[in-house]
Amino acid sequence: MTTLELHGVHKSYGAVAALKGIQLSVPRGSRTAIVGPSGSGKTSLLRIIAGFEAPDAGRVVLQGEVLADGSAIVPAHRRGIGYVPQDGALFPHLSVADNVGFGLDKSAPDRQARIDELMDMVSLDRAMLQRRPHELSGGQQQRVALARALAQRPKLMLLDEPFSALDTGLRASTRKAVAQLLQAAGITTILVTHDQAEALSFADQVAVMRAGQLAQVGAPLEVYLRPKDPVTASFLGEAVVLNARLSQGWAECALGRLPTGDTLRHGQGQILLRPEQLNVTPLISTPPSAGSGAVCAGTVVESDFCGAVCELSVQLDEDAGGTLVHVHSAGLDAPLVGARVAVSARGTAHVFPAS
Ligand SMILES: Nc1ncnc2c1ncn2[C@@H]1O[C@H](COP(=O)(O)OP(=O)(O)OP(=O)(O)O)[C@@H](O)[C@H]1O
Repeated sequence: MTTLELHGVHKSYGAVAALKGIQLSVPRGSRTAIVGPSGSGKTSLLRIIAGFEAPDAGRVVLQGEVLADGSAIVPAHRRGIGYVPQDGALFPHLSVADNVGFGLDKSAPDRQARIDELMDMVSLDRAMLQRRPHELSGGQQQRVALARALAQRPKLMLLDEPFSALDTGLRASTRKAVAQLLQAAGITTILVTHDQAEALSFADQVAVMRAGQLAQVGAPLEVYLRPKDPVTASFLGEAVVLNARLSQGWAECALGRLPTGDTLRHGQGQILLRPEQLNVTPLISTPPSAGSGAVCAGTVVESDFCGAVCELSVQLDEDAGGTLVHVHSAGLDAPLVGARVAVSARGTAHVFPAS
């Protein structure tokens, strides 16, 4: 069942068309990530869903209730939508307890019990209730902001880059914890982020935005492994895009012959491999023999050591087309720049739809 539906949402700021006919369904209880580069329209869309702005045209429907139909809108405070901004926007002069309980009835007999329950939900120690926001870590502040938004028992939760101010480790653990608690509470959530790894890890539906339009919407694995075009592929992670001759479910490309699983396409096309599908091994003397499958020889021209992983650029030999491919190798025993290597591919190549 769908919680939120967007139909043909348009928004312009003067001459800038920020949103151009957005169409999106967000299933009840799901987590959707809207991901896209800076300026692609993510925040504009979130603000229209929240009710902070009206669309120029299009409809926003939440659980069957029309919240916006062009410029006729239900005000933000009557939408039943929770909103957690980038910086948490806690009230600095209020205690954690008063921040969490901000929207709760001050005279309600169960107010304290509800605040305690919300603290438990976001895994914050109740001993923190009398602290001020500046006495908390960034991750703890974001949890308080989430608890404050949860206090309203929202039909929909909007998260606007809520983890971006946190450092890498805290960011990953906070993201995981927030995803788990929202899932456990069954709260439909939309996360806006420009971080593709965050979108893929957090969501069960990823909507890729580009220049005011949704380029692709699908499950994380679907958009990552089967993107609609090379631009979307590159936005979601490193992409190895190769020209190929397609025939009967196979692709002949610079790396050799690879299965595609697409028996319908024939002739020239473009295929996608992710760097983790490629493997490099030292090439001691003889080049890989013909008939050894998707293997060919090349030279490492660039090496970027990132710890566990080493990102290599390998120039394939001229007889393999001279293409430059990116490969992820284990950081421990990665070949050095100048090393001769055999590059092999595993798994299925994705064939981009003909444009
Ligand atoms: N209030 C405004 N007035 C004029 N132009 C605006 C306004 N808000 C957004 N825009 C423009 O609309 C486009 C989309 O902006 P938006 O903030 O929605 O993008 P975004 O994807 O959220 O970007 P970022 O990741 O940098 O926050 C941009 O070209 C931006 O300059």
